[in-house]
Amino acid sequence: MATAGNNLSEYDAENVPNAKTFKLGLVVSEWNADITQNLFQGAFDAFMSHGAIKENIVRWNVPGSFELIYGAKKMAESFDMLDVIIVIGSVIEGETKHFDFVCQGVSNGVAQLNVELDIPVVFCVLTDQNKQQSIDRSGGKHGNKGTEAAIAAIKMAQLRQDAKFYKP
Ligand SMILES: Nc1c(NC[C@H](O)[C@H](O)[C@H](O)CO)[nH]c(=O)[nH]c1=O
Ligand SMILES: CC(=O)[C@@H](O)COP(=O)(O)O
Repeated sequence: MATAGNNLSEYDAENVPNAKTFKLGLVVSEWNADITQNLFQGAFDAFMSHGAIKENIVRWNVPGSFELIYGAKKMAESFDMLDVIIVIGSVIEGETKHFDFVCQGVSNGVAQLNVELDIPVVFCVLTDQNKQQSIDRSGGKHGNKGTEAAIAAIKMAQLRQDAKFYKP
């Protein structure tokens, strides 16, 4: 089902673990910074509303969405104790096929990080046909994908922690 008709900021708060023990990483693209900052704020606010501690949240910026892959890889290598990383980007279609390659590249790269790394990497990259679609999904009429990503991140951090019960 498309985002339209659903609100990215709506979720069952009772079904979200407490994030107070989690170390949370965010890698944020500087391309379309107005959009990515709104996505970051949505994620940050969601983390805080579910008990996260500000000192346990680390943010790195990268030039563009394609650099999210390397940024997340290096963040995971640089902090032993991170429980999850969210990559945040906004890719907006232009005149050429570059959009296709950036979107596919980032998607494939982040998927590969989820295979290679011991921590989950949550995909919060808008891939829009125009700026209005981006505005609508970063705090506009369709909610904020950053909020959605933060809830996913908390749940995946909890899943990772639970999995250690079975195999430390
Ligand atoms: N056009 C957009 C880009 N393009 C830049 C690439 O992400 C990358 O930084 C460059 O190819 C150098 O490696 N990035 C976005 O995040 N959003 C865009 O709309
Ligand atoms: C996603 C992009 O790289 C794109 O915005 C670049 O625009 P263009 O295809 O017109 O060069």
